[in-house]
Amino acid sequence: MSARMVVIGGGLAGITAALTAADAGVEVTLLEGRPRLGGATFSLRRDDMWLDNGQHVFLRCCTEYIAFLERIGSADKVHLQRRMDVPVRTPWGTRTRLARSGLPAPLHLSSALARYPLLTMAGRARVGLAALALRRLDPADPALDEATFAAWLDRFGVTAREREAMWDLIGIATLNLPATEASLAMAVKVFRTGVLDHNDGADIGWSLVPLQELHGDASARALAKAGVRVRLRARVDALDAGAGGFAVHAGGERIEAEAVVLAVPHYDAARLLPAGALLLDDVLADPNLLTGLGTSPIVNLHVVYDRPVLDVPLTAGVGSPVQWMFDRSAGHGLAPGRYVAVSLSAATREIDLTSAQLRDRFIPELARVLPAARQARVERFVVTKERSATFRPAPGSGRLRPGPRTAIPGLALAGAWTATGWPATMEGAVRSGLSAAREALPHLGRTRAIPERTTPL
Ligand SMILES: Cc1cc2nc3c(=O)[nH]c(=O)nc-3n(C[C@H](O)[C@H](O)[C@H](O)COP(=O)(O)OP(=O)(O)OC[C@H]3O[C@@H](n4cnc5c(N)ncnc54)[C@H](O)[C@@H]3O)c2cc1C
Repeated sequence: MSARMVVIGGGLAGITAALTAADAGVEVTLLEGRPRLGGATFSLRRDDMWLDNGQHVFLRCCTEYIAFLERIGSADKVHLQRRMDVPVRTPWGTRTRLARSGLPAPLHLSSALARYPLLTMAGRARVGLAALALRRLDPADPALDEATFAAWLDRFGVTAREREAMWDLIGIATLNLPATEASLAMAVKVFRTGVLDHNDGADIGWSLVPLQELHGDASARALAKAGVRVRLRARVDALDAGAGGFAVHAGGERIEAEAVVLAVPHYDAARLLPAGALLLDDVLADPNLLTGLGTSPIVNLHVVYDRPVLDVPLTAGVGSPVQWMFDRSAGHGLAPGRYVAVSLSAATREIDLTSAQLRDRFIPELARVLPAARQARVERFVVTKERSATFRPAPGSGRLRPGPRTAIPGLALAGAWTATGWPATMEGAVRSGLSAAREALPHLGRTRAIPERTTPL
């Protein structure tokens, strides 16, 4: 029996599925519409600098993503904090940090909470009580996908200020929605798995090299070594399923295979999925329903100053529209602290502003949270926008996330938007690729189990 698989989409989900299938002895062709691999994680060249489209951080709980980095030979190109340590700045001059101790969870955050000056004593008690209650919620409970996270926090009397100073600080960056809009189920997943269940889950990791080098280029080498045929600029126009297998049409070419992993964003999957393929909750569904997952934007500002303005690798802003700032000076021949990348998640207010408008709005804001920036001259200001950065993990989104299985044997779905249990993250993407491979490989007679790394929850 031939064992050919086509993987459509060269993001982390598709790359993972392709590598896993190739490791199982399958003949794999990966088709990617763009001229590069890496999907939503990439870098652009502006004059003499590589700029990442978005600051991609991960947490120690992202076990499959970390294993993926090892698989593609990039594990030595990231830094992972020994212990979670988040410096926090405000426009009114507060410099504080949220750092964990070595105590077991949830005590690992007790001293950070007790000393956190952005909450009153009563506020700390409310946040603490909500955190303890959150640990008892099951993110897989469908009832939690009916409410917003903010509505649930309201039950504990958590104020809007406390929400911003504590929950949104982490929640907006990981969910790409504020607590007022995010599904409680997704928030429970993030806060339990990342922050509350294990003392080391939220240790933060980031790339030391441009994302293209970390993922796209390294994956190209790993895929070639594994024998995967990679076709770039190969945009798939149609996918036909017949009795004998699949025909994938890309730019006038027809490629046949016995199995297909469709690893494209949900709005592309809605167009490409053959009729009668999509299963939602094991029931046949119209692929157009997937567009109901919506999209949420992320904007990044790349600001190069004439002198150092940031004295830590990353910091979060509270009480400011500046959410997270990263020192990206390394590798650009710049002194530390000169190139600040500002990440704005859930950026609905910013996505349609021009570069000049964003500059007028954010340079003064940066000067308020980074005092050293007040005297500094801006040498370069570049904006990168991702309008459809992630799906919107709003209430009801859980119902619209299919698993890897489709109604057509041999056709599997992958992508950070599928039912991974995670929000749209690199971890979710890698997990979805593994699940899709697990689904499709038995169809090709490959029944060896693909090990599942134990993760909290
Ligand atoms: C700015 C930004 C910041 C982010 N920050 C973080 C972060 O800090 N931490 C984190 O964990 N995650 C972050 N994410 C989310 C993370 O990048 C994504 O969840 C993940 O990379 C998605 O991977 P994927 O493989 O599921 O999809 P994608 O990366 O979107 O890959 C899908 C691929 O399919 C291709 N494709 C689409 N249609 C076709 C077609 N018809 N034919 C062929 N190819 C096609 C696309 O070109 C694309 O390459 C961020 C995302 C963005 C955009």
